[in-house]
Amino acid sequence: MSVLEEIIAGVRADLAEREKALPFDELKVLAAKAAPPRDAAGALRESSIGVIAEVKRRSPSKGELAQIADPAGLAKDYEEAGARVISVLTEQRRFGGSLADFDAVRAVVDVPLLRKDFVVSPYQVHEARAHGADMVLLIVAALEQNALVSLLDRVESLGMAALVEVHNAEEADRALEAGAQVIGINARNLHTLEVDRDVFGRLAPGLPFDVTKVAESGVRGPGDLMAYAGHGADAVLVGEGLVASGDPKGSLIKLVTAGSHPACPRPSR
Ligand SMILES: O=P(O)(O)OC[C@@H](O)[C@@H](O)c1c[nH]c2ccccc12
Repeated sequence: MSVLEEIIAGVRADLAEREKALPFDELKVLAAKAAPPRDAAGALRESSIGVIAEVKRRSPSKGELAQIADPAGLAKDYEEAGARVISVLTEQRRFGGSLADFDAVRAVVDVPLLRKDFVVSPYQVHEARAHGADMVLLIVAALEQNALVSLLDRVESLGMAALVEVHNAEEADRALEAGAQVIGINARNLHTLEVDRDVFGRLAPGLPFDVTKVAESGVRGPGDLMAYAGHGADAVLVGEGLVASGDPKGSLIKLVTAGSHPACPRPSR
């Protein structure tokens, strides 16, 4: 089993437990009652490159990244530092995240929130909405094409946006065919877990100009953000570079400041 398959097997097992505790029909009612979604896609389409700041405790490649005793406090710092969107990992086994983390963050910030998980079932989409998510990650490599299409439709029918993650040209074609409006190009190969920061520069020019382009993973500081901006990124998604820096708020302020500096290339729409 690849790392991705292993993670998804765990996700499915945990999902089965939650489905037992709360039937899908009841969950749908909760999702319908949630406060209306915020415009996450719009927040990523401003005139300067934006930052999606991630609440990330651990990762399969690096293990423990940071002790995050207070995810809400961290998210508040992110919001004050100028994050356009905040991403909260909810996968438990490998990333140490949870829906409890998501709820804690939702309770204290107003910026749009991305539920970052391995979404393979409609249940998880309604669950995201019920917890106040505005955006949901869909990983092309984890989904058959018909599942990708139907999950994307479901995310949008609930008024949320989908961040559709790709790693190569074939996946990018599948994302476009499914109708993705926001595409995340992940520099981390999900099979080898290695980061190749050149993937964005290779794939982004092949995407339609009106698709919102997010560079994911491996942003260590302003230099990497500027490089991604030079290749037309609308936003960067940053986890480790913030949480493991010792000063997440200060590190994010540096990124946001670099992104709005006149010398930083603007999104190419
Ligand atoms: O910590 P980094 O290198 O800044 O990466 C953040 C983000 O891209 C990464 O957490 C990520 C991208 N796609 C994912 C899918 C599932 C879990 C995590 C991810």
